[in-house]
Amino acid sequence: ESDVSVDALARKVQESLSLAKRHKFWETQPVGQFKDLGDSSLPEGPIEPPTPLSEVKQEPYNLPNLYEWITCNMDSDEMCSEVYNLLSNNYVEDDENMFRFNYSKEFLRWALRPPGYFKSWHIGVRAKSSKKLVAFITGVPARVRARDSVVNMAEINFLCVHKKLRSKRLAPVMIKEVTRRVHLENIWQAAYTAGVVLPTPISTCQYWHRSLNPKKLIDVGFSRLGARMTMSRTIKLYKLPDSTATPGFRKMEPHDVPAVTRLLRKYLSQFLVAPDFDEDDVEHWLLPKVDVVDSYLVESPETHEITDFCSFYTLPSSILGNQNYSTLKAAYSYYNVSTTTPLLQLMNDALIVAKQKDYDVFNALDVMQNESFLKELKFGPGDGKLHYYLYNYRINHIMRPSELGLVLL
Ligand SMILES: CCCCCCCCCCCCCC(=O)SCCNC(=O)CCNC(=O)[C@H](O)C(C)(C)COP(=O)(O)OP(=O)(O)OC[C@H]1O[C@@H](n2cnc3c(N)ncnc32)[C@H](O)[C@@H]1OP(=O)(O)O
Ligand SMILES: CNCCCN(C)c1ncc(F)c(N2CC(C(=O)NCc3cnc4ccccn34)C2)n1
Repeated sequence: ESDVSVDALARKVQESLSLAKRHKFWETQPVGQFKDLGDSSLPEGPIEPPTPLSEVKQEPYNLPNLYEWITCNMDSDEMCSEVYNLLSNNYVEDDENMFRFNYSKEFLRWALRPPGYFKSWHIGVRAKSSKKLVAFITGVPARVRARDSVVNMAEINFLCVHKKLRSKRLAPVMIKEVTRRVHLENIWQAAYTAGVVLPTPISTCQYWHRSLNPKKLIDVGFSRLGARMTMSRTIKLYKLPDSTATPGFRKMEPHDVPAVTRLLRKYLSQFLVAPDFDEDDVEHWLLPKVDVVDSYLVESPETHEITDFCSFYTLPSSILGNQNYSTLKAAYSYYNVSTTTPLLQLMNDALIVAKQKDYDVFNALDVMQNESFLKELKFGPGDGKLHYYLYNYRINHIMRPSELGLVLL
């Protein structure tokens, strides 16, 4: 327990240092600034007004001489492979560099081509000589409700600079270029998440992990054997039934889209920030896709009404430097709605299905009503915090995770 408090203390120091830190780029941006924290006289909503489209910078920002912008056409298998390889070798790692996210090609195609997407928002940087992709940043359009206002936003993700090009202030150029291209489509707000503290989070969420394959997780260093626990006792602790418990629990199918949309819209209306999904969005984001996204619902055997819904996305991690395993198969809780089946039972069925599909771990953020099941279903708190941000939109209230209804990939 003592080392947990030391870790927690170290993180607190780190976070307060980051509040003191100079943010030479972020101080120039229309985002909540640390110095404004607590100044509730500032009005909620857009920080800067839109610019007339004729005044938006028409040409791309300057890159260092050896590099050039490219628009990444994710329909092209070759380009998609280049993006996959850049991320697979250079994207987010944990603090101890034991794992690195390994988003699959199919996942990237899904994540980057939702209804109304813009190819021009899939931005790469190539080295002119080697033609190698060395940096990437993306945006996808999303309608996001903040309190009572539905705002057309860009969801920004997959910001990545090759390890060999770090700390050269390339990230601010990537961010300014994606901002410029979003502005050209007359969109002035954005939503994004990051594991790092920047000016200024609207909420800070905690990751929780539910072991499904505890032996592998301990072997690769993701988890540690609990004090006074043996391996066989640990395996027994996390054992799950072979089949789900809820009558009428089944995979979501195309004909369920209208009912799931109604259920989800009603459920998400209770949160301060949440997506404003329509049927096209639900069809794209929630219809099952093998090894990308899984969705289940409860159809009442008596009334055939759809009463509950749960979903998770597939995001494996490369295991860096373990002899026996190269990949950690992880499921991430996505959107869940319970109106009849207790959320605890619904999520236990999600765990059972994930175990049946050979996932090693089931991750969940403490957003929405997730706190109500995390401890009871034997999730443990992770070391990763996820900070949520809005660009050019002030919310005068640091939101509790339970007020957040938005999950980014
Ligand atoms: C209206 C439309 C608006 C659209 C845009 C909305 C904003 C979108 C914002 C992006 C949302 C991304 C969402 C995701 O994808 S979060 C995932 C981010 N990716 C990774 O963590 C992958 C591994 N790391 C890397 O590839 C690099 O370290 C990156 C590229 C992250 C930074 O490269 P590098 O390490 O070589 O640094 P630099 O010298 O170039 O630049 C240093 C400056 O960059 C600021 N920095 C560092 N990390 C991040 C970060 N994760 N978000 C925003 N800013 C970040 C940093 O505070 C400093 O600025 P300041 O502190 O001095 O001011
Ligand atoms: C910009 N999109 C945000 C979502 C990206 N996502 C999923 C993410 N962002 C920050 C995190 F802190 C995080 N965590 C999941 C928890 C976890 O599993 N930690 C151990 C671990 C296993 N593999 C990796 C790879 C990278 C980092 C930690 N890893 C922590 N997830």
